[in-house]
Amino acid sequence: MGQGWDYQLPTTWCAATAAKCIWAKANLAGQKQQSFCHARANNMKTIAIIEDEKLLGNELKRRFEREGWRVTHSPRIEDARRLFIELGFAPAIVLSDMNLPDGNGLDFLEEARAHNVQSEWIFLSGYGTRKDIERAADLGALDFLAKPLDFHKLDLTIATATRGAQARQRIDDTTRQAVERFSPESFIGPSDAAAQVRNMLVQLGKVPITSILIGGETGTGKGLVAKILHYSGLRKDGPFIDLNCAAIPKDMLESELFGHESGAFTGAKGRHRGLMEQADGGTLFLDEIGEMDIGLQSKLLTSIEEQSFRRVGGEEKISVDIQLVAASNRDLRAASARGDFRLDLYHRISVFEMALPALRDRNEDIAPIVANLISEFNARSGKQVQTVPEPVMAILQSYGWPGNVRELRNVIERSVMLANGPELPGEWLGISPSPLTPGTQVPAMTGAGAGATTSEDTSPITHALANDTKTASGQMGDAARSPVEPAITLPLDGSVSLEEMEEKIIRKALALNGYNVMATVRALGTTRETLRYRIRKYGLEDLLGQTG
Ligand SMILES: Nc1ncnc2c1ncn2[C@@H]1O[C@H](COP(=O)(O)OP(=O)(O)OP(=O)(O)O)[C@@H](O)[C@H]1O
Repeated sequence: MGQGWDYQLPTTWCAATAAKCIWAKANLAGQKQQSFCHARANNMKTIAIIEDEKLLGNELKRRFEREGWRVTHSPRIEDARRLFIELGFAPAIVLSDMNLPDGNGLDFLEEARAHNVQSEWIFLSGYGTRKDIERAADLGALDFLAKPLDFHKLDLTIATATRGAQARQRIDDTTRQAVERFSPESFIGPSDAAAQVRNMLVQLGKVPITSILIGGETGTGKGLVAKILHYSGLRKDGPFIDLNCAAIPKDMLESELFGHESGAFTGAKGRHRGLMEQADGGTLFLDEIGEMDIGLQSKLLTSIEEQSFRRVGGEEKISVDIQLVAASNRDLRAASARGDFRLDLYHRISVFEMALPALRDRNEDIAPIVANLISEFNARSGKQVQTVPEPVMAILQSYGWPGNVRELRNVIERSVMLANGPELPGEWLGISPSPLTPGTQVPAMTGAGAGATTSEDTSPITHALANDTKTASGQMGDAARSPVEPAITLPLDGSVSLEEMEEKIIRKALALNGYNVMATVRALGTTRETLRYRIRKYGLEDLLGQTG
């Protein structure tokens, strides 16, 4: 029996590609496998039985095969070891006896886990001590079923295991896609500055880092770099959790980050796991960290240093293992010098610091980024844009891009969506060819649909906004006297992206409210933090100097 372990593979399964792969490899006794892509890819309805009791093993095998499972049956650990570890077979579910002729099932589970075998593991045992059960649970086994088997209970456990395996498969697939998508190469650009960013990302991907600070203007790719750091680094199999500190009201940020216990504050109904806890084993990306309240900064510092924290209203210390990636488009060193940001936190998070270059400082990157964006939007829209005419590229390359790659992305998206042939049309760019400095107001868009108001505008958005702004101006005495037309037209024909709409709304609302931030906050029904963040995001700070 010990020699011909491959006889265990059932004939029904041998016809399948996955089994052929294993079968072929099995006959190359002792040779290391090259690839088990098929076995790994087709494992959703696969079950491995490790059971030396012949009658029970055969009965289980027949039962699962009748239900369409692909089944392997190994009477000894040695056989299972070959399948799982040497041949890289990863079944969805393992049904294993505890006491096998050549060893203990628990020891084998431990060995398999060390080789990254993630199958749902169910033990079958005539007897199991409390210690065994605890060890099985620690090793991530799903259940412990007593012999003689209750088949109804077995079916229920298999159903649970299947759901667990499917969920794990979905996570694995998503992670695999993200790992492919967010490699250092996805930070595009042949410029030296972009190459330096990629080199740094490659280096950082090889070492365990606890914290890193990414700087750079809005739209330069800080979010992209955070994902690359996670998905090309040592923690890629852990969670990636992100939080924009400017988008959450200050009084909610603490509980969002650290979680809370039931009744910790009015409205805290149940226990809430914060983002810190959710990021355990992975990366926590804190965007716009400069917007965090100074009091909360101190709690964050302690939690990073101690890798532990308490939920709001909680006593228990919760330990976590987190890599912190922080980003800000403010100069945090200067903010620390002014006392607006904690210096000790700045030092802690800037162990590694990356400053992303503005797009206008790396003109040679524009063409390849445009090419990449065109192929992305071609694929999405079914358009076939193949070339960018010289005059169009000249405009793209001479513009100042205050919103950096994000702004370029929006411009290309709009142009591809409205293209009618193989050339990228120039009429929808909506940008001035003259270089702009950051914060300079981008000229109004030109062309149909770019903010042109028609007398017969039936867009529900137009009317809704017109009504809102009228109400707002009714509340604000100054705004009511504003010469600014209290309505805005937003074409819904794809010519204006959602972000551009948002920018237009904010511009208009600021103008209507005499460039008063609090009045605009009330008119838009938002928070000061959110509005301030968006003003910076769209480079509208200069507008605040104006008077109504
Ligand atoms: N070098 C690059 N190559 C390809 N795409 C890029 C590059 N830099 C940025 N992008 C893309 O530009 C868009 C904006 O980038 P991202 O959101 O990461 O900017 P950000 O610096 O985080 O902006 P903000 O400060 O406003 O949050 C994203 O779609 C991102 O994938």
